[in-house]
Amino acid sequence: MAAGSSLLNQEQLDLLPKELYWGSRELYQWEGFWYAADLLQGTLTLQSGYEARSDDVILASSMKTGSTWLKALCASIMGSQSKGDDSEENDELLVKNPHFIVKGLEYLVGRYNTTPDDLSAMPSPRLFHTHVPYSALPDSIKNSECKIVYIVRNPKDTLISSWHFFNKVFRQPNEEPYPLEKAYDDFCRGIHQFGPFFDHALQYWNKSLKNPEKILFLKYEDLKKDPEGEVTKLASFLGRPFQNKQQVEKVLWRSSLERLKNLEVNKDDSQPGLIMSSFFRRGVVGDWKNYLTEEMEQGLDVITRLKLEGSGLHFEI
Ligand SMILES: Nc1ncnc2c1ncn2[C@@H]1O[C@H](COP(=O)(O)OS(=O)(=O)O)[C@@H](OP(=O)(O)O)[C@H]1O
Repeated sequence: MAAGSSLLNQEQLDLLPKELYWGSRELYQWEGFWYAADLLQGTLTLQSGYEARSDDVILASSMKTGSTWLKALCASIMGSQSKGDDSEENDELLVKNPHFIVKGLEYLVGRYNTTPDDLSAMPSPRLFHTHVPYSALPDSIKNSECKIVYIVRNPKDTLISSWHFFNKVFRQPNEEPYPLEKAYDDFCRGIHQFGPFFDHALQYWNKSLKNPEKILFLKYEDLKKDPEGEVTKLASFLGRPFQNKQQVEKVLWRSSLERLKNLEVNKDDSQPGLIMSSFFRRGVVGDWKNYLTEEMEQGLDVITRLKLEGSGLHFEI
């Protein structure tokens, strides 16, 4: 790496292990995880330039595990609700897709030309998201008092959700979907953006066990099963406990899939490269049963068991 620079030049990039994802997208392996080149550059720039503040909140997740939902919930809890005015006109979710309210750090820096100085100029409290694995987070995030909320989802639904998502964003409507067998194979080998999925989840899981005050570890399935309980826990963790049951219900309704997917702002697919509706699909636990063969189900169950053995992390479905 060039002295004084966090960026890799093409020659250095070419020395990294490389794989094609979805048949055409280049991913590079850096310290055990797979990245698109620009997002790897963004990650490295953040490592040297991001200055965490103790009141930052960082949402973290693998892809397709409930990030949009978590963004909506936290934006709602930290936005209008905690400012004491939760009237409809103060609900940002009405006018912005959750991904535009809570932006991805590595996307801002690696893809959209935001500099660490721009991030430093943002007012507190800052709410960001990242798909970056724990090991690749900037030290300032790890060492400061800022909070991290991680969301995970069972691997089989994560795979199926990714398959639908990337068929929509990487393929033309008239194109055949990417073969599910190949997507399954990529997922099992850990070759997907920010993968391997299990290593990603385990890093945050282990850190959350060591430091539960800093990292709250949530599961998509628990949020579905007990939304009030999980969201109450989330609000307290963020230092913005609910005052009454109405607040819990309002945050849940405002962030709900049924509401968000029907808002005009989330149906607008007119901007090139931005398919707003692709973030909202069915949100059903166990949807994988409609797609995976018995062989795939068993194969992924074996990998899950082997990877998570002894960790205390488990998925019920
Ligand atoms: N508000 C809300 N409530 C519950 N579930 C929701 C919500 N918003 C999105 N979803 C479902 O989450 C899946 C998308 O995952 P992510 O949001 O992590 O995608 S991304 O990584 O940000 O692209 C995807 O799951 P599937 O429907 O199973 O594909 C979305 O439908």
